[in-house]
Amino acid sequence: MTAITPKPFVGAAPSGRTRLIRRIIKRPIGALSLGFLIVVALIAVFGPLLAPQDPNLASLQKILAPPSADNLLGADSAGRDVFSRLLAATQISIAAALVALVVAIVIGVIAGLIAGYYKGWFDSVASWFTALIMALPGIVILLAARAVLGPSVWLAMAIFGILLSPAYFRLVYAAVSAVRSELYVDAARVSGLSDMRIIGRHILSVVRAPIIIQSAIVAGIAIAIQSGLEFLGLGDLSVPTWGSMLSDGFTNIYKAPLLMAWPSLAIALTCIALTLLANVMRDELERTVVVRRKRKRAVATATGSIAAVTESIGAVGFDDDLIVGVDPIRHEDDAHASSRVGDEVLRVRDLRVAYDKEGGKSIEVVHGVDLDIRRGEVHGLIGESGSGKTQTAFAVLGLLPRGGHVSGGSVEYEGTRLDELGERKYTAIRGRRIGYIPQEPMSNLDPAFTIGSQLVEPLRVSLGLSKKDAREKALALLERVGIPDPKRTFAAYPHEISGGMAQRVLIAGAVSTDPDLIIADEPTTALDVTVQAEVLDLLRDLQNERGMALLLVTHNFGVVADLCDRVSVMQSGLIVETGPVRSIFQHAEHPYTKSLLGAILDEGPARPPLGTTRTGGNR
Ligand SMILES: Nc1ncnc2c1ncn2[C@@H]1O[C@H](COP(=O)(O)OP(=O)(O)OP(=O)(O)O)[C@@H](O)[C@H]1O
Repeated sequence: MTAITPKPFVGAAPSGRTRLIRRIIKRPIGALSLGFLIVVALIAVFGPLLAPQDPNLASLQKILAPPSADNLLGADSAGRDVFSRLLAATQISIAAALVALVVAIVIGVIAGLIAGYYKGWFDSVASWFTALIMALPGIVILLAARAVLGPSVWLAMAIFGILLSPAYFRLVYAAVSAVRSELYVDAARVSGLSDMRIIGRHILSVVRAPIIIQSAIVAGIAIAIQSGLEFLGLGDLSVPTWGSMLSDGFTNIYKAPLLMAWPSLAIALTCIALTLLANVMRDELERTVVVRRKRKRAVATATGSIAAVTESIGAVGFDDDLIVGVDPIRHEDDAHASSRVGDEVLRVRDLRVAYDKEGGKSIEVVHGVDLDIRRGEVHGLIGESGSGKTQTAFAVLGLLPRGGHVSGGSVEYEGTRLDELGERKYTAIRGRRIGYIPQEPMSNLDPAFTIGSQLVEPLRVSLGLSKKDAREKALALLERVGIPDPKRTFAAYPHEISGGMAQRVLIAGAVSTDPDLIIADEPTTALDVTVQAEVLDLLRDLQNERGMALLLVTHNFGVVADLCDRVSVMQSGLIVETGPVRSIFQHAEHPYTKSLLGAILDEGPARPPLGTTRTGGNR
């Protein structure tokens, strides 16, 4: 079976950060710039301790003295040892640049994350402030601040950090807005992760690389600007910095030209090293992303082409004029269906879903759905493309896309009104008691994390398991869902597994908390035909084994016949007929249901009698 052929083992791979550093070091420019910056950082930390003399000790005898054994790099216009001052200045210049960097990152990243993730009023206010700060002339603000607040290098750099923050805000905002609508973020919400965890885990991981690259560039700019201010004599003269040393050297350029060389070299080489390192990091990180995307696209294309064929087999077109009435036709339970199932686990009444449109209008796409899912039953929700199946499922999960909302009706889970619960309580129920299996397995796995970590995290959050227990449970689940080498898959990234394996992983995730209800939204649409059958078998076995209810969204009556106890037929946002599968197959009443069944019987080979199609289970 090609879909579950084991992929090459990635092995106990080093962490992403270690691999990135290794790749940077392999490139001569990367190794050189990183090496130089490490030396600068060491000097910044230990420089003052290594200084042979007090950097502020002036001596009239040594004014502008040339390099000698006593003063390795000579003495400045006040007779202070240039070497000692250079060591002390490195600490202050680097620390001042870090102040600007930290202020810019804290303001820009936090505001960008909140605005990009939650949008709303904060987005409008933050975007307005960003535009305002960007419109301000930075150097004028710094000069004005110096006049008002005094010559403190730290204050100047903190203000400069605020002026730099829009760069981070825009970067993070754009990345978060893009990632926010990814399916794996929705999947993480379904698995019970809080917004904070989703931001920390799935969203920060996406913006981390651009932030690191941007920081290398911004650090260089901060050093240059700070040195420029000091050079202009706007800094605190009592504090040794590269800029103030440069200013002193420039004043005495004719008498002691070497004085300018040392701080110039320090500033120039540090800024160049930061820029080169940023370039190498960008090349390396982008190369990784391109490789991952290529692999992911290759998998998606392989499964997508077959999915397109199965879609065309499963989907049937119908005329709108077949819609009759709002009240669904209800079939009485037969002994077979009612013997297997208990009371209702999910009760949906008059559910309406609407989307906001421009001009304050809204458009309703689900027009009052009633749906009962009983404990332990497999309930099919079938209908043509666009009939509102997914919107109904998402409304139950509380995962309607932006602009969509439940405009009427109620969703009750075990007697609790989900639509009236706050987000926190909803998340807790959704993570533990209701599982979700999505349509596109690949898009629902975060490409930045291994399969193992994506299974372990929800287990730890929802069930409070220790890391070790969660890992063991995840491995056992992978084995249970038929992954041939669980350990290998556990360590693999999503692009390293097939579409069928990805769907098995998501099924493992959905059942991991032993939920009472699983909502599976066309779980086989994106899979190879042979893998579809295996995945359906797996779902049926797990459902039998664990006795959970399953709401199976599909447009394929074959799947309904094979798996479901009861079915609700949906057309144009309404349920038009509902009842036990056997009864509907034998006595479909609604013209739409009849045409759905007719299309299958017309197009496909004759099905064996009901009941003999099942390879397992007790139905
Ligand atoms: N973001 C949206 N804004 C406005 N309308 C939407 C949006 N998403 C879906 N709809 C509309 O809601 C209706 C129902 O869509 P839904 O995705 O539930 O269909 P479906 O039955 O699941 O179809 P499929 O089998 O193709 O997934 C469609 O008419 C669709 O155009």
